[in-house]
Amino acid sequence: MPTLGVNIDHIATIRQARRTVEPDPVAAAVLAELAGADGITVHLREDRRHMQDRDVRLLRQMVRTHLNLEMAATDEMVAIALDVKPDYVTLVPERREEVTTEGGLDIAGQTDRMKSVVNTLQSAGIPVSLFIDAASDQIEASAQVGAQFIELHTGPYAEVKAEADCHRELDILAQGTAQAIALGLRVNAGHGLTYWNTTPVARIPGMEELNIGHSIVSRAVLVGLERAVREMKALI
Ligand SMILES: CC(=O)[C@@H](O)[C@H](O)COP(=O)(O)O
Ligand SMILES: NCC(=O)COP(=O)(O)O
Repeated sequence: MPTLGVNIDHIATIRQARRTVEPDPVAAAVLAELAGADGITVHLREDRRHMQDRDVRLLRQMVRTHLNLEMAATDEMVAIALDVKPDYVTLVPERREEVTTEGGLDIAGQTDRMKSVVNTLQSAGIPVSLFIDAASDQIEASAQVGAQFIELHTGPYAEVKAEADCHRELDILAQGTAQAIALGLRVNAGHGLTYWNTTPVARIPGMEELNIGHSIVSRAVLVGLERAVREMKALI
């Protein structure tokens, strides 16, 4: 049974809508952990549209489970990660114009750069997860560059509606997980998971952690964060 990483980015989205001080994502992290979150995930974007550097530094002091810092593979973000020392880093693709993450990171097309960033972070004691599509070449490349984890992008699964398409995308995730484990990689998954589509992904053998954010925060706005986290934990 996988653990649950609660992504609290969109608590900060509400705060940034007014450029004010509430809701504080740090307080949200405490409540999420009290409700059973196994980890806290935050995405420090280059454009700081939601999480701020202050949030990440305070979360490093406050989080009692584990802190997963999602970031682009830029020199700026690597320097921040080396300073903050999250429990692990997830390297994700980023485009300022995007509404949200649109796909997996291309590892196969930039193995030298990825090997260098992975080595820099893991040499500092920070395990690296690579947010990738469940494509065989990307999984192979992730092992090649020395990452300890991959996080399979569940967006293609989350976006389809027809049952046959859901089964197809789920099979792709299951096959990717099996391939990754055979290569010695540990496997997480995330993006677009909701209260209606998460359970089948949680049942994939070998799945370690699901990172879920937007759906939990959306429910939290209506029923409260502790209940939203407990209900997602119960589904997993
Ligand atoms: C990589 C991923 O799917 C998410 O964790 C990421 O945080 C999405 O970006 P936003 O949180 O800015 O939507
Ligand atoms: N890496 C996925 C994540 O952290 C949360 O993505 P989402 O649930 O907000 O789509």
